[in-house]
Amino acid sequence: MYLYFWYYSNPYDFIVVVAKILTSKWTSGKKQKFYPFKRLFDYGQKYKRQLWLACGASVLNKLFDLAPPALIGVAVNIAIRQEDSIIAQLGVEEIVWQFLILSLVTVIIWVLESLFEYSYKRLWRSLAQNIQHNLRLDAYKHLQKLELAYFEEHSTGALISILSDDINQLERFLDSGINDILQVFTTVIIVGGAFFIIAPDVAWIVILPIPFIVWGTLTYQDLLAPRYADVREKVGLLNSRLSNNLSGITTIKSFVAEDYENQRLASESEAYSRSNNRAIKLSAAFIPMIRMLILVGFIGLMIFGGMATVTGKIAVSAYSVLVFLIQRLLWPLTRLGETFDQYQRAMASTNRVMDLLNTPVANHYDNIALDLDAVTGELEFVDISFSYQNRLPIIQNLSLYIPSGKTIAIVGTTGSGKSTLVKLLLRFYELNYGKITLDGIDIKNLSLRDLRQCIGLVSQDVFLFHGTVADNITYGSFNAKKQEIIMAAKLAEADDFIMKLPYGYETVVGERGQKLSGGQRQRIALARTILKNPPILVLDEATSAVDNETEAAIQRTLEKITVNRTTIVIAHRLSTIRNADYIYVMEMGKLLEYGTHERLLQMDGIYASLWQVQSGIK
Ligand SMILES: Nc1ncnc2c1ncn2[C@@H]1O[C@H](COP(=O)(O)OP(=O)(O)OP(=O)(O)O)[C@@H](O)[C@H]1O
Repeated sequence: MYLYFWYYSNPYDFIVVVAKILTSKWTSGKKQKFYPFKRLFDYGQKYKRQLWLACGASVLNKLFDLAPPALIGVAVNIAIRQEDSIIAQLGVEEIVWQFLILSLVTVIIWVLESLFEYSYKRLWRSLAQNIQHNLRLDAYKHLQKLELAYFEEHSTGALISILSDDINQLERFLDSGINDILQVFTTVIIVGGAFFIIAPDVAWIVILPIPFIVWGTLTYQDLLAPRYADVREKVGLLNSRLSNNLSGITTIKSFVAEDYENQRLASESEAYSRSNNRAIKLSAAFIPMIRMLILVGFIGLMIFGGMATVTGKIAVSAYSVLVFLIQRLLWPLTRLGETFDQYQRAMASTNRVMDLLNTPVANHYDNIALDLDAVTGELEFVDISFSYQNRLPIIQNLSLYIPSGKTIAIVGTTGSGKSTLVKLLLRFYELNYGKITLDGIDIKNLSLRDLRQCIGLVSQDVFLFHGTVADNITYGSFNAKKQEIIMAAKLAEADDFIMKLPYGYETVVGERGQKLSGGQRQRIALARTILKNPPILVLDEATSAVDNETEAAIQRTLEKITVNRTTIVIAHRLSTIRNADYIYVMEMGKLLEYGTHERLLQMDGIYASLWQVQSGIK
């Protein structure tokens, strides 16, 4: 270890080496105690310089902070030894001058201490801010790259608690935790060293409790770690419940389920409290226990040091310094408990954030860029098969051709896999077999970004963001001009109602657009797609949840915008798709019939029978 210290003159490298030794030691063991710290360390490589400076400022501040007891010792020394004092030996015999010099040194030390205190606080806090900011952004960016399947497995609340609570926890530790640890170590080295120099005979009694304090702290860490991991997990569950309930508030109210939800929330919240109490029970006992160990050192110094002073082995001035110093040495160790407490919480959080960052992103070999203006929109599904994770096959050996500029419709029973086809086209999921081509190119090889730019999806579940009407229409076409927004809204027959809103296009629509009606939301979504102007349009039950008037308006719009644009319409109401160029009938992941409306009626199969039911013939 000493060799490492001499070899790595840069303290940062030294810390890295120590961290690596510790992590290699512990990661090979079962407990992997320092593994999360290593993960954080690896992540923090880019803040090397700032970390180095902050460590330096912390250590220097502590050095100057430890000086006052020594200054008191010198003052006592001057008072007792006068012309033979330490300062007198430097050539200043006048006592007044000795005190003046001592005062000057005191002023310099205090000023430097303050300066370094300011520096380390600024440096650690800004480091904490930088890391929390970048970590949050990195985690969020990574999250956006993950497949939809990941979001189906993880609740929104749990993900929010990682992006918010866990990162804040880490910020709190970085704010002061590392500084505390560094300063405690500096104190032990400097003050412990001073004890051995000033009074080697009694130094052992003061140093004796330290290994026990450190051992106790590390043992505590082991006991606390699983309890804090449990606390973090319970926070995640509580947050999931809260976010789920807040988004489902209308359902809760309409089913008069407030009491039921109060109980469910209470049980999650109680689980969190219980988990926290288990951790608190253990952590609260730490300082009182350590205090007893400190007491041993303190009493030992009082007795042995006092006796050594009486017998003349130690000078009175040295004894007074030691009595001050022991407080400076042992009391900060009590903070170790609090710091390790914070450390444990922060490491539980680090693990969760790093796990998120380490979630593998699906490998896309999507290197072919598309010239969006040149895309014709010819689509072909070639013998595709697909199943969701751990589910039976949803699509089986399905083939489908859509000539460019044509409108096709897909109809079929619920759950037959219609929406799944759209998700596969947008590559939200990857195919098990077969391929889908756009303008003859396998979409697997296309740039994902370009592919999705080519497709305008309007579905039954419209999602509007909290913001203005204009913000929502321009979503995805962020540079659109005012005139273009209005044109799109007019084409979607949305302009009339927008102009009647209190602030027109600047009206805030509320979270998920809840201040608008379903039909209004749908028309804004349509305007958003019109503005995007994609070569392929996909309408997944776009009119199924709207009133007749809105449906008629949307139909009028579609007649205009689908001309010469490849369009896929998924619908249950057959009247809305009867004019499609081709209609495909889907059952249990397979296409069973296809043709024009008239041809399908002549075939007298599933479509004909559905038509008869819907038009009231049957
Ligand atoms: N994310 C998912 N994970 C697992 N299974 C899913 C998922 N999404 C859909 N499914 C299943 O896939 C099947 C097809 O669903 P899909 O949404 O494609 O049907 P659909 O024909 O569009 O139905 P509808 O007309 O009711 O909208 C259903 O059995 C459904 O339960």
